[in-house]
This record gives sequence, C-alpha cells and structure tokens, in this order.
Amino acid sequence: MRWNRVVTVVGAHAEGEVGRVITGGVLDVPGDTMLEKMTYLQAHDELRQFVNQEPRGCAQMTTNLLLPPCAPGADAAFIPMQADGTHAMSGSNAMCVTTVLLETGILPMTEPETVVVLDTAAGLIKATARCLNGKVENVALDFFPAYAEKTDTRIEVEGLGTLNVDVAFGGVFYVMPSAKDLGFTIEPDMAKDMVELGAKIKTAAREQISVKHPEITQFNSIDFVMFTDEVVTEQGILKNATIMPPGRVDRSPCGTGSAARLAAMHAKGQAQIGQKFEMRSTINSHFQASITSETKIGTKTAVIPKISGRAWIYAMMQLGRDPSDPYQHGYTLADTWGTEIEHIIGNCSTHRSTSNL
Ligand SMILES: O=C(O)[C@H]1NCC[C@@H]1O
Repeated sequence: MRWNRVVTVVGAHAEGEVGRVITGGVLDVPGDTMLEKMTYLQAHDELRQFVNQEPRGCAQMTTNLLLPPCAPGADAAFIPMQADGTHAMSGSNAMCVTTVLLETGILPMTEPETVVVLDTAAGLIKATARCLNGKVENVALDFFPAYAEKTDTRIEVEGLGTLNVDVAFGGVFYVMPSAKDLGFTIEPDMAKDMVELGAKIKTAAREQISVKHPEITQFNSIDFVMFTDEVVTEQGILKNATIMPPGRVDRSPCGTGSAARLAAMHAKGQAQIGQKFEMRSTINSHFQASITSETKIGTKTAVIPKISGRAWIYAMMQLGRDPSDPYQHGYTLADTWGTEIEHIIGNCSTHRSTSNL
C-alpha cells in the first residue's frame, strides 16, 4: 500500500448522532485561538473534504478534529467538521470527544468521575464524565452562555404563511419553530417532511432575521432549524429535531439546540434555574438538560445550560488516500448531499487549498 495521506479516526456516536474523532494524522492547525483555527479550516477545506466526503465519509455525520488546547486550563480542544462546513461547537460531538479521550487513554480516566475542560471556537466547555469499569457512562457538559436573540417572532415562509419562531444561540444560532404550530409531532416517519419544511424555514429566517453574537461577532448567521415539540410538558419531557445541511435530521436531541431552547424558554418564563428537562430526539434518544445559572452576554440576559448524555465507541479506523486515486478530495452528489453545498467531483477541490493539513 502506498498511501500519501493517512488519518486515524475513532468512530463514536452520542445518543445515535455520529461524531467521529480524528486522533492521529493531523499535527495542528495555524492559529493562536480555537476561533482562529476554526477560521483557518473554513478557508482551507481540504481536511474536511478528505474525511467527510465520499468515499471516506457521508452526509449524516460529523468528524471532530482533536487538537491541543489554546486556552489556559483546558485539557484538549476540538473542531466539528460537518457536511456543510466547519462549526464552532457541538454538544453531541463534545460527548463523543470526551468519551474517546478517556476510553482510548489520551487523557487519564479516574473513577467515578473525570473532569475534562474542552477548548472550542465558541468558548470553554467543562465536561464531567461519570466513569465505571473503564466506560464513560455519561458526559455532563457545562456550557458557556446561551441567550435568546428573539422570542415569538413572526416570519413569512413560502408555502406555510406566517410562522412564530424563537431564535437563540447555544453555541451556534438556531431558529426554532414549534412542530405543533405546523400540525405535526416529531416522529421518525416525519424525518423527510421535516427536512423539506426546515429548508424553507431556514431560507425565510435567514432573509428576515439578522443575528450577531454580542461578543463573538463572527457568529452572525442562523446555522440550523430545530423543530420543538412537547411529549409530557408537565414532566419536562420535550422533543427536538435539528435539521442539518445538506438535508437530514440530527439523530441526537442536539446539545447546542437544547442549550438554545433552554435560553428561549428562560426568556419566556418557561424554564427556571435548576428545573430539569429531558430532551428527546426523533429516534427517542435523550439528553438531560437544565439551567445552572443566569448571566449576561453584553447587555443580553443569558443562561448557563448543563446538557448531559451518553456516547459509545463503535469503530477504530484509518482513512487513506492512494496517489493514483482520481478523487483526492472525495466527491459529493446532489442525490444525498442536496443542493445547498457546492458539489465537488473529480480531482479538484472547489477551494484550491494551500493547507498542509
Ligand atoms: O448536539 C449538537 O449540538 C450537535 N448535534 C448535531 C448538530 C449539533 O452540532
């Protein structure tokens, strides 16, 4: 075998959402902060294309690049790379990264509890892993501040008319329509319909609502639509369905989406500090969610969410590239990758990358 590129990847999922972790083959990324490193990767897309695009990847997953931390006091850092690009933070992926770090021994595991501080482009995340007999049984994430940009705001959506939505930041910006307002409940057989509805709602929201994080001004666009639903409201059992490019449903209850939802609920007086919620996904997996305290982002009232869930390792793999492979950067096609992203076929990448990653 004569590969000219090899990347070691650990396959993991958190409550059903795949978050693979690159543990070898990439030394570092230029930048003095994780925000700068994320920005570099957004401009030099080769690594993401190599690991996420066909034949080595697929649209329904994230590949997380594990890096040394930049922030003092952090133990590790990660950057989520998804089908539409590189993002600042991800809850289900933070659970996968923490589980991989401890179960593969990159960081020492202590029982019954190990704390891992993760550095991300959106800020520091304290991950508390409950460990038993070498297994990470649960990862509780103490998020950075989440806040509601708008609550109960109306948008006009093609084919749907006027829709009431919340918009909030939980690590990325979410627009959150209620499934009930649209006449459905979040169930597996609604996945395709939610993807189609989500595309229209995201277009409308991006056109009609402007967002800008008060402190990290680079965060200035709505990334995901997350449909919200109630299962048993009185018991705090809720449902989330995050629609991700190029057109698929998050298999987890969505950590950053749950954080954003808690911020919107708190702003509307529907969630109090310490109140516990169970966030369920379209496949009925679940996160535990609560607000630990209130804070400020600039002049905006914000909350500190705590989101916890389980992750499992399912594979150890090496991804490689033969010099004669005509698809050095991989490829995508609209049948499964949709039309929102630019398709790359053949030996060239749309971003003629100068990166040496
Ligand atoms: O849990 C989360 O925050 C992630 N799950 C997929 C979409 C988000 O990145």
